[in-house]
Amino acid sequence: MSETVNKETHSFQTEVKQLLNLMIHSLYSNKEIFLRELISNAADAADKLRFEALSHDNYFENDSELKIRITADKEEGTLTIADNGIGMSREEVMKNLGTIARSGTAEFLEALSKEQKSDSNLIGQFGVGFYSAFIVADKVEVRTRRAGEQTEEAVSWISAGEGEFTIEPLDKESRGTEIILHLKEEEKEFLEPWRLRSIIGKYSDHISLPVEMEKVDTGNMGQEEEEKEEDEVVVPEFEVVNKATALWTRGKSDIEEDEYKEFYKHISHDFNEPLVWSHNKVEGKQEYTSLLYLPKKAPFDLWNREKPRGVKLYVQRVFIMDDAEQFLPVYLRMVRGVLDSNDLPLNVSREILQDSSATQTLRNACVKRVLSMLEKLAKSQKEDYQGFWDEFGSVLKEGLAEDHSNREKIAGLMRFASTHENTDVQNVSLNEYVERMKPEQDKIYYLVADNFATAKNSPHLEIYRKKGIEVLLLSDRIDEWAMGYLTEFGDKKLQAVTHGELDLGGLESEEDKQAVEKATEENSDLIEKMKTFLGEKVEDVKISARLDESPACVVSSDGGMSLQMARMLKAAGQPAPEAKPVFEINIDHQLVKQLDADMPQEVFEDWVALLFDQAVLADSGQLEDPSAFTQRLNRLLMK
Ligand SMILES: Nc1ncnc2c1ncn2[C@@H]1O[C@H](COP(=O)(O)OP(=O)(O)OP(=O)(O)O)[C@@H](O)[C@H]1O
Repeated sequence: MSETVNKETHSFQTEVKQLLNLMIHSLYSNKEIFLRELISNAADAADKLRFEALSHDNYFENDSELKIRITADKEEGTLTIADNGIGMSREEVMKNLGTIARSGTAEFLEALSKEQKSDSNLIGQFGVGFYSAFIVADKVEVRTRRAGEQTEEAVSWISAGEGEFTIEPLDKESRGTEIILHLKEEEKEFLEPWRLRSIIGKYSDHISLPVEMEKVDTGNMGQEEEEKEEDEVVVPEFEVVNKATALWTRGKSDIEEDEYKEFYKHISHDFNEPLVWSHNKVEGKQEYTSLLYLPKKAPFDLWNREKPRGVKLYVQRVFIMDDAEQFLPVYLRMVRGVLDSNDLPLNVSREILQDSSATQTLRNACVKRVLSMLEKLAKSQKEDYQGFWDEFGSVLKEGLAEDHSNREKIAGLMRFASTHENTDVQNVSLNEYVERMKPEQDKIYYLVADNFATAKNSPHLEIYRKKGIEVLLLSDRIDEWAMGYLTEFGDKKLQAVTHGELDLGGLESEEDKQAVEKATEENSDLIEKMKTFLGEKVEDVKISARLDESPACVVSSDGGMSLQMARMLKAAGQPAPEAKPVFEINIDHQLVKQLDADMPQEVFEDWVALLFDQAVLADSGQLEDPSAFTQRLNRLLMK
């Protein structure tokens, strides 16, 4: 036989090399998952064929009973997983079995190989998929022919998993894909029928596709061997070894917890177990089944907004598409699951989905399910809910802006750090806060800062601490923006303590008010002089009612932009109006008391500028001109 002219050798993409390297050298436990991954791919291939055959009559080629066959050859030491699904063209083989499509993978792998080398759960986060074959095999052959292509257009792909693969044309009668694993010497247990059957039972009962294995006729084993040697043609008999019904079509009471968990792993490509799920069959005006899961752990690329999200969509049991994002808003992008609708047309496309009213109804229903699943969890499994909040809280908060019809529900699901415990643990709900409110208190108070320490030590909290009023402390990146959308909860208004006039509602005493008014009158010269000096930097200078220990603070004027928001916008390259705060001084503070309208102008200015910069610093941790600040400070220290 002459060398095939069309045989080509290629290198794996760098990330694939890294992944293979990690997998081969660090996945010691749970090696059997390779079979789950390969069966899972074969099932997806069958789904894709059924879908494409809707518009291509010839794709079934008189072979419409889709199935997976698993055969073990002890003499050759090979395990073959064969399907008659969609198959792959040469181009698809090149693309699918040589690269990793997900962006961010390179960085992730790098971080992984440095630190948590042996944490197989982390490796699993992005679904090792096909490459898991190399956990047990030292050579993998893929023989595949795409539906609709000629027998001689089939492709053979071979690799030992060490950086390279070869690809060449092949003549293949049957449609679909055969994966032939040449098992490593120490992995030969995966040739044992009982072992294979137990793995399939564990991982693949929920797959709608039948998985077949050769019938074992324990009594005649020896005889069969003899017959083979005599060159007689023995046609092996196959039998189905999994349940082979799509999980979501079964009744809830017939499904074991473990089956739900395995199904989650199948559709999400997450190695971790799900946190909770909700399985619902709805009949009536709209008919659909939904099975929605919440994960335990955030994927490494949770913040990648381009990452595919959404549910697997089926129409009347026929797979239509992965990642149908029309059924869930962006802030619920952590949800995974299946939606099987009886009302959408089989030829539905992403474009049709976009404008269909059925989509909107289904979307509302899915959102409602997810939110009530979370409410239930928050109520009955507090610890689990806390885990969810820690992983996904800042994503859920996006919903305040994105989904105003569910804002109240989302607000109820939020958890905050607060002055009640004074730790950065976010575990206080708005309901809990309201329950603890003082009888005369009518507002929910909160403070947003760049980080928890700045929030906790803010001078704005002094009056609230003194009066024993709880304040929620927020310091996530999106808080300033998200809280802008949350103005009330139930019948209570939310109030940022750094914004506007101090407003303690019923907690304010007449005496306090009068004291401030009196002090303002008495110090009008001083206030005027400060205003003149600070000029454009401030909107106003006032005697403060909110300070106890600090000499001064800055307050964002009501409706005006906070210093933080202005900074965030600038950092994002957006035009931001100059944020002009109100400068409030504590007239009882020693440093303010010593200020005197008659002191030499330069000294007065140094003091006022210093107090102002201090206040800005405590508010947002940054100054426009830090060196002017230090020079001034040094000048005053020298005196
Ligand atoms: N048996 C198969 N038949 C047809 N195509 C397949 C088969 N196995 C794999 N593929 C193709 O190769 C691609 C890569 O497979 P791989 O398992 O690595 O990733 P995936 O299935 O997309 O996701 P995951 O990495 O989470 O498993 C698949 O998306 C599919 O297009």
